[in-house]
Amino acid sequence: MLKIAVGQAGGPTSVINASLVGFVDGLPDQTQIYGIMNGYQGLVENDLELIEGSGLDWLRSHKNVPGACLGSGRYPFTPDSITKAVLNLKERDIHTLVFIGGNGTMAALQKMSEAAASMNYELQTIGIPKTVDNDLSGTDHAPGYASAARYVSLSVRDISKDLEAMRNFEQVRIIETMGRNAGWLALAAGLLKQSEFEGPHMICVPEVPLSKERFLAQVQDIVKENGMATIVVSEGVTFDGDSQVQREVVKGRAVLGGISTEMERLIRMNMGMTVRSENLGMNQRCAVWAISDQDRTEAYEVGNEAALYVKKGMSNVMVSIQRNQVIGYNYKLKSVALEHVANDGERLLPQEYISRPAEFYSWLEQLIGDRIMRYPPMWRRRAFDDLIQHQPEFRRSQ
Ligand SMILES: Nc1ncnc2c1ncn2[C@@H]1O[C@H](COP(=O)(O)OP(=O)(O)O)[C@@H](O)[C@H]1O
Ligand SMILES: O=P(O)(O)OC[C@H]1O[C@](O)(COP(=O)(O)O)[C@@H](O)[C@@H]1O
Repeated sequence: MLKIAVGQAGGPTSVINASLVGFVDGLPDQTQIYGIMNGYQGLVENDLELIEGSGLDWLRSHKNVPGACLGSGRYPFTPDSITKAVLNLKERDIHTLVFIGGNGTMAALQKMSEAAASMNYELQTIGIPKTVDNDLSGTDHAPGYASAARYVSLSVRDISKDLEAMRNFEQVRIIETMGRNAGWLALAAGLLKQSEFEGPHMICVPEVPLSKERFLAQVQDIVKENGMATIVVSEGVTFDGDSQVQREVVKGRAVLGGISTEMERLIRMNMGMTVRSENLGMNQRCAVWAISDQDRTEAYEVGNEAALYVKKGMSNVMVSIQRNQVIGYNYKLKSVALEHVANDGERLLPQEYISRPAEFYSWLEQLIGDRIMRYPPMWRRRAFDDLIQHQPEFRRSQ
């Protein structure tokens, strides 16, 4: 009988459970499914649960629920603990290991594969992609990103609208997004912007170096032009090559956060404007109301595809989403070698998206899901006329 162990690792996304359900749905009926509790920690501590009968109903009921229903988390996965993890699988005679995760998870899976080979233990390893940061190599995008991007773009649009109303009281708002070392999420903040006048007026991503002088000068210009500035900053941004601003280090991992507060302080000290910073926070990766239906569909599909790989006996691979370059949105699922994904490391924003954001937004809008109603522009005769002239669909959406 086929026995498999499946786990979830790293920060959750709002659709990671859909991938788990897609995977389980694709397995042959008689498969014994062991759920690994709390990511790689469960594998090391032999905390695996046989999920069968009503347990399967329980698991399937999480298809539309955020978080990671098996437990996820972060855990120092050292060479000794990797050996222990292989031995635990051996004890249960489990020869198939599947993890849903991002680049750290895939690196760990690759190490499991190498350790098993060196111990002469036959182990099939398959990765299912997930990350809100979209920094996973080997795939056009990873499930979880589009929903987080939807949340970011909707939230920033609303905060900008609020600032439009309050600009005789405060002038600058700084909004911090997740993303670690990559700017994919921060750049998504501009997706729904319809005119130059609207926010976000400036988006700072880690891929582009930033000096304090340049930052202050740009803020000054934006406020002069618009009477307000909505600034979006990715948590990984630094000034002048400083180290990243972090809250703390937990289990050897830096928890980033606070660059927006530093920017707020800088503006207050140097410009005498009213400024406030806000962090978009955990809702970016778990707000169920912001899930992109396209994202959830793809999350389920990549899980289902992984089950197909199990049946085909494929190993050391991750499911990848490959976009076809045709009009409209078209993609197929393919396998990529885990080794390549692990070796390629973090996937940062490509230069062409940084210099031509419009290209990035046409890439992103295919993923963002259900139609988003456009807002009317602020009362500015010229801005309204421009909008009607350049975006006739605005009139149709009313
Ligand atoms: N280089 C690595 N070597 C071994 N294990 C790793 C490595 N990177 C990550 N892991 C394991 O994978 C887990 C998930 O990785 P993490 O970076 O937190 O999330 P993600 O998979 O989303 O990138 C970690 O908590 C750790 O247990
Ligand atoms: O504040 P924390 O604990 O670092 O969690 C937020 C981070 O987790 C993430 O969701 C990614 O986590 P992983 O790298 O573990 O997948 C990032 O978007 C964000 O940087």
